[in-house]
Amino acid sequence: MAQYSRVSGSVGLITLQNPPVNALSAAVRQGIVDTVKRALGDPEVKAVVIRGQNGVFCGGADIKEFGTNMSGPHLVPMIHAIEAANKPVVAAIEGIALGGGLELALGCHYRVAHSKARLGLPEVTLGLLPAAGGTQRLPRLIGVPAALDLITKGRHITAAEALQLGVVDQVTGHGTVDAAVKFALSVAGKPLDARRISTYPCPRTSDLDALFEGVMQKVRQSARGAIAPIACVQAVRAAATLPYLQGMEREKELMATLFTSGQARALQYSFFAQRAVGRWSTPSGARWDTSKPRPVHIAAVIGLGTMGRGIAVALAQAGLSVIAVETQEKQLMEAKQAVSGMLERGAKRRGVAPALDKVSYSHDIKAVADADLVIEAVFEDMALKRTVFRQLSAVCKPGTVLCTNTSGLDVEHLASQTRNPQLVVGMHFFAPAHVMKLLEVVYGPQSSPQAVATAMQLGKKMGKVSVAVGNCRGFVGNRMLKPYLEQAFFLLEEGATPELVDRALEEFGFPMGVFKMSDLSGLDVGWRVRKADGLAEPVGASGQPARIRQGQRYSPLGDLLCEQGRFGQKTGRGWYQYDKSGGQVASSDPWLHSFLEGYRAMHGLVARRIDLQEVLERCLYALINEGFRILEDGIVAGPEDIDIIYVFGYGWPRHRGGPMFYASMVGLERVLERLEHHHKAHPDVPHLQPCSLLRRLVSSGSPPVHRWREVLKKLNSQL
Ligand SMILES: C[C@H](O)[C@H](C)C(=O)SCCNC(=O)CCNC(=O)[C@H](O)C(C)(C)COP(=O)([O-])OP(=O)([O-])OC[C@H]1O[C@@H](n2cnc3c(N)ncnc32)[C@H](O)[C@@H]1OP(=O)([O-])[O-]
Repeated sequence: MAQYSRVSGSVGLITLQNPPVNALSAAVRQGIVDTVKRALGDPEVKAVVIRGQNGVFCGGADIKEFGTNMSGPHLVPMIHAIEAANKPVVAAIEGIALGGGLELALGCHYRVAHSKARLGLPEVTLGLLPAAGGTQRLPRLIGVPAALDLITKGRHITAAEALQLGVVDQVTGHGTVDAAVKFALSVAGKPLDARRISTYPCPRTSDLDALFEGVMQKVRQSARGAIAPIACVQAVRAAATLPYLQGMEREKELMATLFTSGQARALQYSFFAQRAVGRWSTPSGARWDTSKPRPVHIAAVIGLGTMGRGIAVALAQAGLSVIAVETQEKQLMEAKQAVSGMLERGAKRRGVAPALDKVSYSHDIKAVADADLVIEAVFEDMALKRTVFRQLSAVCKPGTVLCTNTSGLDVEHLASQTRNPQLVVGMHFFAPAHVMKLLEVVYGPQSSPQAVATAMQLGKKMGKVSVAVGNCRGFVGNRMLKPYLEQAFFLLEEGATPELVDRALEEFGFPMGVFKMSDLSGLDVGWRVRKADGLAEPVGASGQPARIRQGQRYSPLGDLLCEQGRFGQKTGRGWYQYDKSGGQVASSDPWLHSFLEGYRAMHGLVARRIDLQEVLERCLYALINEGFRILEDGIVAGPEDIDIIYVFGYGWPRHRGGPMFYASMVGLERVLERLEHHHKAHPDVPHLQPCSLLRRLVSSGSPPVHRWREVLKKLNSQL
């Protein structure tokens, strides 16, 4: 809806009403058409102001309407009518003006923004492009390079940057609507032709072709298969080369290629999935809206290695007082420097003062006695972590929430080392912890609703996308990564090369293939975990054949490389070779290829031709199958939790939605059939044996992914 009133005698005030973000639903669009007509027809009215209810201008088109039969007036003619008006129309921008919301404002003759407002055309993040004139008006207003930057990246800009770019005409610190009304009165009766952006010529840019070629090349590289960024460049090119109306036709054409695309559905699913994981719940009944978090003012970090330092920085940047503890004096000094450096660089990037005084350092664990929450981030060793939790349980005040940053060890076992196991949860950050958005909050059967709520709330305060997951080996992300890695190793045994496997995964959209990623994170990290699991024994030591461990097929390839000190980038050699230790540019290593041939010969394996499709099916379907086991075990509440973890923590291409969404797009029947095919070929690999939940979903007609939560509830209630 849109409400109409007259203020200051001669200003028609139109208020968009569709909380929480006044999205341009059919009803709002109709309201705008009606109220604009009324204002223009009201002889008393000399000027018009458009604003949004509740201090929010407009969050754009109503995403919830996409995929439905959209009705009501179209945005383009609605905005044209405003631009063509014979009375000045001023947009009063408070809170946000995004997507169609900014396009509406660009149709107005003037824009007044609050200093805290954020503006942008983020359609590309939804697999779309600004299709209400944004790709044609913005370049005409601010020039092609600036418009390309905003539209292809979809980034939000501050009011200050919007003023500097010329997107808005005035910025005010308060009373935005009053300022807009005053502005409207000041321009009433003045000629408007020079304020109709669509009539502007697109500012000339020297060597347009070179500019667009350069941008298209960069965009193709960073898009990694996403189609919307490409279409955005093509649409802006139309603005730079075609008259406005032809450019609008081009914009419409390109939007039509995107609107019903699988990628747009995946990105819009991801948008709502990110909000769904915020409405968390646990099998024990804890919930986002009923479980009250404890206030956390003072947080502490135990262990200042790479992860501990990043966590301390993220806590300080979120405004908390932080006590950083490291028992090793030398490590403590180095950590102090590193943390200060990260805080200063972060503050410089954000244009704020560094929160150096927020962090205090100590080598004595007693220093955390008054902390409200403590995060243990010591070396990934259970014995060491047990000791730390016993110490924390002894020194911390009652009610302190104790968290572990373990990436997969048993949280419940650590809880049992303390006086109050109900106050123990996992907070699994991802490296670098002050950059990566994902946080797995791990609850055990004893974790209290308050402890889970406190960790989830803190994650939100740190700007993290927090996902509540149940305690199990490897939690969600790493548990699914195991079969994915395992298949990659098996494919090498059967004839593939690291280059082929990585190419398949990078063409799928991952920023890095599994073997390049392994070289980056260090082969020794996985080796240590396999050793801890009793898997990486020297060949023959277990008395079992080299390629069988714990009764299952096992590939010792990674262990064999580690035994030769090939840990990846850090040693200049891994699955690839690098120009030096710490080098980052991977190149094929002839040694590795002859090593693989030797290995196959030694184990009587005959290399066969493996194509990219098989690599994808084996690696991704094994990962997805484990996802179904996680859903079946009730470790997460729904597929959205898994998909958000993989998009924000493991580089799963966002335009593919996530592993579970991807499975629904491929078709559960197809995934089941292919898993059965590969399991038949590899009966000694249990991870390829289709999960019974997958079978049950297929037999109940393969419901769409957004219905799995309710189907799961029903299936579990039948158990
Ligand atoms: C033609 C035209 O060219 C094209 C085609 C378009 O215009 S395409 C559309 C372009 N617009 C966008 O991309 C903006 C998308 N929104 C956001 O980026 C953020 O929401 C936000 C605005 C910065 C607020 O963030 P927040 O953190 O304060 O709250 P929230 O939890 O995110 O949001 C609060 C609630 O509002 C819902 N919501 C937000 N934006 C919405 C939208 N555009 N449509 C429908 N619902 C929306 C959201 O799902 C949540 O609902 P629920 O979960 O409570 O039920």
